[in-house]
Amino acid sequence: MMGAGKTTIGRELARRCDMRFVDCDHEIEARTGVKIPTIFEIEGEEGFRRRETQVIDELTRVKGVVIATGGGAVLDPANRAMLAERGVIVYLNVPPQVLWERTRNDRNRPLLQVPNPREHIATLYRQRDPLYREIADIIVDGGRGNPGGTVRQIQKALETCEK
Ligand SMILES: Nc1ncnc2c1ncn2[C@@H]1O[C@H](COP(=O)(O)OP(=O)(O)O)[C@@H](O)[C@H]1O
Ligand SMILES: O=C(O)C1=C[C@@H](OP(=O)(O)O)[C@@H](O)[C@H](O)C1
Ligand SMILES: [Mg+2]
Repeated sequence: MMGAGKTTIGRELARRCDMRFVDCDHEIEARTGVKIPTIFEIEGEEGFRRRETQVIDELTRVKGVVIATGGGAVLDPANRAMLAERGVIVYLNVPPQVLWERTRNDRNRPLLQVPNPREHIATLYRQRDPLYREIADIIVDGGRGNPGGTVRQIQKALETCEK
């Protein structure tokens, strides 16, 4: 979900595992030369999702990389299939209340620029949680403690992950 810590945790996980880190949203921004809200403004969510699928398809072919997707990547069955077939998927599960606290002052997430973002996060969480669970190899609680602790939990789970 937005605000779960994918970008923060993913970067730190890659650093500790001595792997490359790529964030899908950053990759889309680098390719277009504009920020995510501008893509939503010009091309709508549909245009953004097309770019996201293209980037996921390319990045999931690379070996030895930690990828942070955007929270909505899970909505597209093709994205889910590519991620599940090509990598080990970590679901950073964070309760809606914490997601709201982490994102409430951020203007870079167009889907949360609505009159009641708190309610919208809860709705998105209900819709998406089953999809994250459907493809997750590892589920980690990312709502408590510091990022370092969460990264250690993921590393530990990866040691016994059979995929
Ligand atoms: N324990 C934590 N784990 C991860 N992120 C945290 C934590 N505590 C606070 N944050 C903050 O939450 C915000 C959202 O993190 P981010 O990595 O951008 O999430 P995402 O990429 O999943 O949307 C950042 O400002 C980050 O510093
Ligand atoms: O959940 C979503 O639909 C989105 C999440 C964002 O990424 P983060 O999950 O890194 O915030 C970004 O891809 C876009 O604003 C849409
Ligand atoms: Mg992110």
